[in-house]
Amino acid sequence: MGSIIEVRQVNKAFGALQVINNCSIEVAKGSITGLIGPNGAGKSTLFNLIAGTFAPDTGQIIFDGEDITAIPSDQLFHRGLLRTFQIAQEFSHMTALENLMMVPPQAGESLLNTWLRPARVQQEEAQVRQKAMDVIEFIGLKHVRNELAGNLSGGQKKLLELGRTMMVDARVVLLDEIAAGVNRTLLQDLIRNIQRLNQELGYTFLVIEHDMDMIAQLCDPVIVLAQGSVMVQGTIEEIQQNEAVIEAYFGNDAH
Ligand SMILES: Nc1ncnc2c1ncn2[C@@H]1O[C@H](COP(=O)(O)OP(=O)(O)OP(=O)(O)O)[C@@H](O)[C@H]1O
Repeated sequence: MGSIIEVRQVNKAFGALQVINNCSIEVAKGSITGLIGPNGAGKSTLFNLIAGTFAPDTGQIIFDGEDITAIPSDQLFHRGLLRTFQIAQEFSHMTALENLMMVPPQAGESLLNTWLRPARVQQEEAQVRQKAMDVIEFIGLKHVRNELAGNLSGGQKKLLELGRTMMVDARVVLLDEIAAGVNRTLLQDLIRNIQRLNQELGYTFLVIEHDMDMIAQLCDPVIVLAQGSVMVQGTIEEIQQNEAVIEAYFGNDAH
């Protein structure tokens, strides 16, 4: 299986703090790869570098064979490389279905187009609505489609965030601690949906997660980041038995 994401010898410092330290990782196409590590290891920073929120100081980031180093996140989004975002304040006053419909359309939309061809726009809007309906059904939120997003439970909001990635036909999705604050039942729905997106639609996932149950259920391989570089990579069983990981990750708690 080839790599869809390659991080090659990337460095990133914030002032004097070297947060990402000559880091290289590969994410195999079609995998659900876990990214774990102690607090402050640089996991979120690495996500921000891959997703184009920050540019690395040195090194390269490759997406499906193309150099995407420092390409801004909105452009990557339209190429199908995206991260989930929490439902923002302003979107919490819209319904679940409207939230899906608000995802920026794929390339080709322009104001001039909208003005010149209203019939076409109407048709496109109908298509977007239909797609949003399909997505909301897929993620199991059809029964709350007309609820305001702000009134959904924590887990339902996460499902909706995942649903938004389907509106743009994502290829790689970065999930940053999606299990946080989600109850156990909805967590299983979330895990099942991630697996379905992976198996049925071919999504690749890179998952930052502190919830080890979720990592164990979902991810293979798992990459352990410590002090901004890869400490070890392997199956969850290999990681859990690795002495250096136990020391770095769990510290004295493991003994
Ligand atoms: N924009 C920034 N400016 C300055 N320092 C930053 C910035 N973003 C992150 N850092 C610092 O970089 C280090 C790594 O942070 P990062 O959030 O990437 O770690 P993490 O592994 O995701 O941690 P956690 O598991 O606690 O979320 C921390 O010391 C953090 O304070």
